[in-house]
Amino acid sequence: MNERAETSRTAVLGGGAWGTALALAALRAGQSVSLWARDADMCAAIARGENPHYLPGIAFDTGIAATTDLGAALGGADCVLAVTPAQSLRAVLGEVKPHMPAGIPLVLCAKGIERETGALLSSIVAEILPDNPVAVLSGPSFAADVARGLPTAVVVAAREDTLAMDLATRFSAQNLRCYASDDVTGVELGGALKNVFAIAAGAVVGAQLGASAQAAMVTRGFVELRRLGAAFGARPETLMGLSGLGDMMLSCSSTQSRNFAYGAALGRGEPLEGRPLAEGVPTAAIAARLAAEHAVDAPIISAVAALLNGAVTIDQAVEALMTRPLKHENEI
Ligand SMILES: NC(=O)c1ccc[n+]([C@@H]2O[C@H](COP(=O)([O-])OP(=O)(O)OC[C@H]3O[C@@H](n4cnc5c(N)ncnc54)[C@H](O)[C@@H]3O)[C@@H](O)[C@H]2O)c1
Ligand SMILES: O=P(O)(O)OC[C@H](O)CO
Repeated sequence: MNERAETSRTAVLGGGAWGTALALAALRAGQSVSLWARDADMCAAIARGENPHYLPGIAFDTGIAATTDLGAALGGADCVLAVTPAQSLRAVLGEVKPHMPAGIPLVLCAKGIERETGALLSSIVAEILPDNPVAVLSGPSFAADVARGLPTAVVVAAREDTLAMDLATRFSAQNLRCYASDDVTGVELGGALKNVFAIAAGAVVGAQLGASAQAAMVTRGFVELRRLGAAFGARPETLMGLSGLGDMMLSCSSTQSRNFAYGAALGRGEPLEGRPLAEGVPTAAIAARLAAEHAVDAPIISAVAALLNGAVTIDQAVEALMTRPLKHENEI
């Protein structure tokens, strides 16, 4: 437990895998925790120490005040974590707005870019909740690992460095080490785009293209992250950190990643309906469009978008990637 957190109350929006895991992390860091979810049965399960749908087989501490009443969940909170999927953020913040006092920080924990508009999630918060400071929490962290209390490190970014450090202090506990950053754009882009490359890595593995292809693809994907990051003003060193390289290492190499698993199913030619959330699917399409609009060369992102919308087969995507004009490796 950290000293600063003792009297604080955190509200978590979202009762899925990551919302539940972060609620537990906040509890372990000594905070009082409320959680809002839409499903009453899920709230009851979380309150008694389980989330069988999203975190099967994991029993955890009771003490999370889970409720379907948004006003009750937000009442008295001095920090709010937004942990619903990226594509639902705008709708959720619309519901949150009447209950959200000015000045309370909203910490984005979803990883994605809004499909319809191309908006980064922090700009959606600025639009809907202009009186609330925004922060972003991201990095290599599977919900099941965090819920089990296994150690990892993440980064919390806010434009005001003191807020970033306050939040990093607030959520750090024995097995969750939070670093602070003032590069909000870099941290959110790293988290959003790693999901697209995880789908690509999964597809490479699913199609049995070999470990060499997987490593080459992830490395060149990282170049695309740096290029798009530069176009958006992200700092390169942020992308070398936990929310860029760190999360790519995790998500592009583990079947535990839902995005990797989605890509692997795609690579094996399996049906894709009804799979768990894979944020990289909507994000690939909009990231390909944003890259084109910013004249950023992003052939892997474009290949993932084309694969997902059925415009190309894996064989065609690989051939297109392998026959591009040769160039110097360090060209950005
Ligand atoms: N699971 C992880 O390991 C992990 C880790 C880091 C970040 N994330 C990110 O966190 C976000 C959420 O992921 P998750 O793993 O919790 O997903 P999940 O599928 O486990 O749960 C999503 C939850 O959001 C709810 N939800 C969906 N739309 C909603 C809406 N409009 N209003 C209210 N609730 C809504 C669902 O009912 C569900 O309870 C994603 O952006 C994901 O990339 C997940
Ligand atoms: O299961 P994924 O692919 O959504 O990844 C979960 C986390 O983002 C890993 O850091």
